[in-house]
Amino acid sequence: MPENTDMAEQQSPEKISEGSDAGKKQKKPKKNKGEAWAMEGPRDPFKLLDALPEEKQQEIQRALHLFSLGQGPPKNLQDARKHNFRFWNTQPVPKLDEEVTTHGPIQSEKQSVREESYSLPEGFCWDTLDLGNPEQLGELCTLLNENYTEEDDNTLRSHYSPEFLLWALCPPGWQPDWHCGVRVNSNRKLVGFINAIPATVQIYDTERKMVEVNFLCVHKKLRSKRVAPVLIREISRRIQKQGLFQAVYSASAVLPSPVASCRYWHRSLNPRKLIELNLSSLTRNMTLQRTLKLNRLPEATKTSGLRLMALADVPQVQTLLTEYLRGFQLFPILNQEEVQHWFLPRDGVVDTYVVEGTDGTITAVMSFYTMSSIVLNHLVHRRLKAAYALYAVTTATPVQQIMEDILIIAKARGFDVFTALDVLGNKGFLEPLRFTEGDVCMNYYLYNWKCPRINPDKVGMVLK
Ligand SMILES: CCCCCCCCCCCCCC(=O)SCCNC(=O)CCNC(=O)[C@H](O)C(C)(C)COP(=O)(O)OP(=O)(O)OC[C@H]1O[C@@H](n2cnc3c(N)ncnc32)[C@H](O)[C@@H]1OP(=O)(O)O
Repeated sequence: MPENTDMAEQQSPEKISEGSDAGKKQKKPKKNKGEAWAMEGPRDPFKLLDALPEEKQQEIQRALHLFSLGQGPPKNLQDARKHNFRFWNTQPVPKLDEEVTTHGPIQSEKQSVREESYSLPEGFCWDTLDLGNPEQLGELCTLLNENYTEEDDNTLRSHYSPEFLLWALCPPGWQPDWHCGVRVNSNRKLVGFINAIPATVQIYDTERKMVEVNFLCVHKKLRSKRVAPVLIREISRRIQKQGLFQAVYSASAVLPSPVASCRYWHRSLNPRKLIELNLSSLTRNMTLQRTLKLNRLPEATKTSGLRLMALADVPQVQTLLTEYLRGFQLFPILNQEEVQHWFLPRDGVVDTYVVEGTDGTITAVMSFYTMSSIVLNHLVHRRLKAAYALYAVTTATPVQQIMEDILIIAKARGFDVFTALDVLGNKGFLEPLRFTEGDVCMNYYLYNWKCPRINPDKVGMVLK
């Protein structure tokens, strides 16, 4: 990245910490607001609310949540068109609404890379996390669980386990330097994080070594202070130091500029619970009984030879996957070590089923990962267990039949909902198997790469 572009957004620490307090006169300007809350210790709003009656708690939480909603990045194209992308306009990404017809890098890859880390607001410092250290891994779980995702109506909070994070953040070739954290100087509290993992990705006809960037997170009390752009610049610097100049990432936010915009679809496995949690509702003319009946799945699976993937299946799974993915315009190229990492079942993290023919040939593979959530403010339910589809490839059995079997298995294993994007060949089973379209969009982005937009059914990649 050229120095001059960096400097266009790179602010002095004073300017960054000014962010949220713009216009306010401070009598003691020396004390950074972020540092002040950090020294007092976290004031967990949920704990403070505990003393109030349940009804009041819910009312206040709804209000607090609504108050925080307007502040994030745009969620749709219309809002994005009106938004001033102070940071993203300085980055090598296509402009919104730019019609791209060419393929290739946006910025020269021969620029010198800055040696020193970017400056953080006063009172904060960089810390590369050592995820092999259970204490640091635990700190990351806490940061993400308390700050990473929350439904817009404040009903659910994602629950990342240490095992899940080790799977997602430490695939073959992972770099310690790319587990990039931000801590409060005074008490070492972890308040920010961003991560990259290596990936070989094919975009149309070009194969590139690049990274997948994920888990960008800033503590709720440090929001809107321009810490995210500093995290993104710093991870970019660390990646470019390793000679990589492209990245793939996804976000529900609409930023300049999605290479593909996909949608989540959901299949109720436990409709009663989802209705009780207000995550799905009874459509017109539908009673609870009819909904339960409509979503009922057969008792037993149909496909013979369907079983959990084992280590010995890795070579065949890799071949099957590689051949299948070639038909898409954006897809990962996975070697055997990577297939083993991403697909071999890990309890509570990732499940992969294969179909083995009578001659020992693997003719199908279907994988999904587990995302648990904590249910907030509900008297009965405490947890929600969701399965997220990764890849489904089949050469003999129809995909709809394999997926129905997978739904049966997932239900039997206590999953409440099965979620899939409308990418890959998923359109072939979503509607027939009673998935319904969700309202969350998942936008895919490429950093420092221009190419024409890709339709969801030509996207051959699922980011965790
Ligand atoms: C060669 C290598 C390159 C490697 C880098 C490749 C790029 C990687 C890019 C990262 C891929 C991440 C993939 C994932 O992990 S997507 C998941 C993102 N994380 C969350 O949604 C968790 C909950 N939210 C938060 O923790 C914060 O709200 C975050 C950290 C998201 C923003 O913090 P905050 O709310 O306190 O804001 P700010 O004042 O510091 O900064 C405001 C600026 O940040 C832009 N913003 C907001 N949200 C996102 C977003 N999701 N991707 C990219 N940019 C985002 C925003 O438009 C604005 O820029 P501009 O509008 O002025 O231009």
